[in-house]
Amino acid sequence: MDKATLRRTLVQRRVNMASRIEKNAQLQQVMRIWLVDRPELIIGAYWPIKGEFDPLPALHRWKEDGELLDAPMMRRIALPVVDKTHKTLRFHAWYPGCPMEEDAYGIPKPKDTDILEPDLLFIPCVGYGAGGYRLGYGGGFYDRTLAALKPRPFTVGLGYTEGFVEDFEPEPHDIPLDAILNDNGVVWPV
Ligand SMILES: Nc1nc2c(c(=O)[nH]1)N(C=O)[C@@H](CNc1ccc(C(=O)N[C@@H](CCC(=O)O)C(=O)O)cc1)CN2
Ligand SMILES: Nc1ncnc2c1ncn2[C@@H]1O[C@H](COP(=O)(O)OP(=O)(O)OP(=O)(O)O)[C@@H](O)[C@H]1O
Repeated sequence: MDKATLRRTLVQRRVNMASRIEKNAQLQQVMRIWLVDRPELIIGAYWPIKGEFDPLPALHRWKEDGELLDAPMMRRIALPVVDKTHKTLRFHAWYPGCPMEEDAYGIPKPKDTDILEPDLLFIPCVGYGAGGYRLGYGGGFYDRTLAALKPRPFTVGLGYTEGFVEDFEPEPHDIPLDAILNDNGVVWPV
């Protein structure tokens, strides 16, 4: 199957997936547990499209939990904004109810909020395979952004069980993710 066909098949499978409510509840739980001992303070995520898992409820709770710690931490959430010239992503602060406007591909972006440098990124996966490799929509935005970011943030792919591709073959520019979580738990590193 070529890459374009694989993308279409995986998105269609995700949109039509059964038991979405249960899978969302499971993956939210997996995220919350995974985040408990993470030291990072600024997490970049995404506004879900095309049946992607919504990471924002779990992240908002992570942010609130930070204020309740013995040594309270100021945690922040950021969303990607497309830089059309460089075809990279920049991250802008987001909070629930934050004013939004339309970005490229019709995806909402935070309106006029601070630019942040996330130290951890949750990255949506159309598909993923062994070794932490990820398939996106084909824009190469994350690959290009990560290739330019120094220091590189810790990268965590999010997907459903349905997104696993048995025989996924990475390309030379693909940078493997540091971890992948799905509705079954931590699936990378194994
Ligand atoms: N929720 C979410 N936000 C994100 C991403 C993502 O993967 N998911 N991105 C990750 O990079 C960036 C945006 N990249 C995207 C690239 C292509 C398409 C897309 O829908 N492409 C069409 C075909 C291209 C077109 O319309 O010109 C498609 O796949 O049908 C969407 C987002 C930043 N924000
Ligand atoms: N580091 C990079 N520098 C320049 N171009 C890159 C880089 N990484 C990827 N690209 C280009 O981006 C295009 C899309 O890459 P790829 O098919 O891996 O996208 P994707 O990871 O599925 O999409 P996305 O990251 O947007 O979700 C490729 O044609 C590739 O040449």
